Amino acid sequence: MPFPIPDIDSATAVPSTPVEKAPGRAAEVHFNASLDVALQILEKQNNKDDTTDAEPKLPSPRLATKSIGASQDLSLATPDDLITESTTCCSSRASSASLAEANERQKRQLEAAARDLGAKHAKETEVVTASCQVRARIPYPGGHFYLHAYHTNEDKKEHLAIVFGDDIRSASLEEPREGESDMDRRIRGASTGALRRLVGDDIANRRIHNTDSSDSDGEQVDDEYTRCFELDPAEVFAASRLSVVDAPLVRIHSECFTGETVSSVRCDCGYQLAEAMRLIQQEGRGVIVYLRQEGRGIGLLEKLKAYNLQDMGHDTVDANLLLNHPADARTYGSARAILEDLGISKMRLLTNNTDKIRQLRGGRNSNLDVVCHVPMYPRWWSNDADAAQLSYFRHLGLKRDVMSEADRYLQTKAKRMGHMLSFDESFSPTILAPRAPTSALYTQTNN
Ligand SMILES: Nc1nc2c(ncn2[C@@H]2O[C@H](COP(=O)(O)OP(=O)(O)OP(=O)(O)O)[C@@H](O)[C@H]2O)c(=O)[nH]1
Repeated sequence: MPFPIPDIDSATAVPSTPVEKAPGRAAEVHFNASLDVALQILEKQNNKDDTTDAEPKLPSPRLATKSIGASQDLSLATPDDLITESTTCCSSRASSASLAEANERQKRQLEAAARDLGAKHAKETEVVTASCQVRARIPYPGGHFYLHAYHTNEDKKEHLAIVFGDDIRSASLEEPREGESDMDRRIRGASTGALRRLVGDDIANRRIHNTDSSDSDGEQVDDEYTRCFELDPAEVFAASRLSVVDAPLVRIHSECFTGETVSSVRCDCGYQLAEAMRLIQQEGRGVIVYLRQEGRGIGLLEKLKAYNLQDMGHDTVDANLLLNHPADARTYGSARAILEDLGISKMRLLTNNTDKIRQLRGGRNSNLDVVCHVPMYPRWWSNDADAAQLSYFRHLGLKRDVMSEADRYLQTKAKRMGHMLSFDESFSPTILAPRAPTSALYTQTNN
């Protein structure tokens, strides 16, 4: 299967020369493109109105099935079908007064959709601030990372940053809170003691460093670019301290319950998250900003409706549009704010998504520099089975030696919460020997 070449302009591909930023323009282009879709639908409707003056007009876009006589064909209803079918269907059943009403309602829906897009545009240009509430170490089969939970002023969601590398620190987390003790700081994952001073100094240096480079001329960018691609990542990592962020790998990932938690293969989201973790862990440092933008921002409930529409033959974009949502409702203000808080000013972005690149490069007051994008290659398209094994199926290949912390957790659940797991008498937190349970499936999985 051919490798997909993302449909992006030359400025967004891995550049041979550094790329310039165009603040504000990206959001504008994106907004206009989305608005165009809504307006085209509206215009289509108006044209129909002109040609069939006495006839009834558009149905609600929610009526996404074809009507054939008395029966319904639940497949392949296109927006055109909706227009045609509704005309026929409505003309035989409804009075022109109620049809005019339906038509008016439809117009209002499209205007509302256009307003939504306007709101999205406004959101894209507003300044978002992010504050890290807590940071915790998470051991996993590849080592450990630090999960950062954020509040932003963009919405009420708890956005996350999955941070690889001990030296990437959140400035907002480190800020002192009034009346807090050292223990309070430790509980929320902020540094204490000698480390606190060291981290504080480095964050202060980072601010100076970032201010200095924000008005960097071409020569300086060129230099950064060369460093980013010519140095051995291990060398960069070894040399790096808190104030130095040399275009690490970054992924901005949107929540997908179906793909990530229950392993749906309708999408590649589960794979992409696992693969991004694998690639970043290989380099030793980098960040995945995990945004709670389920279903490209429309939420799980609406995404499930979209899946039902897809089962009727619509693609993922039309399904959203038929539900009166933009094809992609996401903005990236929170991601920008989180990366800035972590001191990431330059990055290589793991993505195939042009809109994401454009939005990250644009935006008011953005200091972010997406040096290049690194494609997310679907490994199952090649014969690189080992790599696929490492990422997509990693939860199925767990070995005892990386599971000691999970085993301790299981022991507590068995001891204190009545979970049906039994351990040898000689149990110790480091050397665990769970007895094989009776379930054949469980036993097989653990062998
Ligand atoms: N509405 C909708 N959302 C979907 C669908 N499939 C996946 N998603 C959501 O899409 C988001 C991921 O979007 P993608 O475009 O696949 O990936 P991306 O993260 O934007 O792009 P990349 O950076 O190239 O991976 C997640 O929030 C998923 O829940 C779908 O069919 N409909």
